[in-house]
Amino acid sequence: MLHFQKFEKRYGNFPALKIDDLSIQPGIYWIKGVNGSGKSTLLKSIAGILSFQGDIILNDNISITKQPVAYRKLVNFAEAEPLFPEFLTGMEMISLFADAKGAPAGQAQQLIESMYMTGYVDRPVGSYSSGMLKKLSLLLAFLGRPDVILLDEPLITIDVASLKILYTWMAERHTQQGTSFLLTSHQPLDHDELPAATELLVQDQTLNLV
Ligand SMILES: Nc1ncnc2c1ncn2[C@@H]1O[C@H](COP(=O)(O)OP(=O)(O)OP(=O)(O)O)[C@@H](O)[C@H]1O
Repeated sequence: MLHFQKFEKRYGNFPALKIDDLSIQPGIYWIKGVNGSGKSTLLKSIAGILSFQGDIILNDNISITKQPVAYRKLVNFAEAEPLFPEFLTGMEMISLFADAKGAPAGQAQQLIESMYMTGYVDRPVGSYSSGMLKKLSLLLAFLGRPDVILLDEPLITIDVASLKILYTWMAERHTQQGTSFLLTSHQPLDHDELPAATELLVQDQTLNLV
């Protein structure tokens, strides 16, 4: 699914993360690591938000450096602490992302209703609570037909009922479309709700299969 080739991310002189040669097969992955170990750096790099040395190849032939448009269409990302332009409504954000990701007709509406967001989706994002913002960012990550969905700390901020819905979305996408997930969490995952997740550990400035 993802192949890291001589990957290296530095912040100035600080070597944050180095992955020489590693392949990750399709699946659901729980990325663990202490604060500051590099989990967000890893997800932002895979999402194409951060620049880095080396390359990341999706599905054996789509390079993030050589085919960035095709790559980004297939890799979606929800940030740990999302920030959106405050003057846009949730619906305007959803329409933008649905367009960019080639979402099938009706998909956005189905997700809005499923996450019980109908009541506020037409309000400006600046008026949202942190949980409402988080749900919007999670919904955006499910638009289109990505091969990989990256979720940075998806369990924080959202209430128990919404978390259950998120687990259902993940299980459905994984079983019906073979979508892979990489998610970070300091909290344990609920294995009753989620298909088995393989653990990955970010430690000593690199990524290890546990
Ligand atoms: N923009 C930046 N400039 C400089 N250093 C950074 C920057 N972003 C992250 N770092 C450093 O890179 C390292 C990894 O940070 P990162 O945010 O990826 O860790 P994390 O594992 O996600 O942490 P947490 O569990 O606390 O969210 C840390 O040492 C951090 O200080």
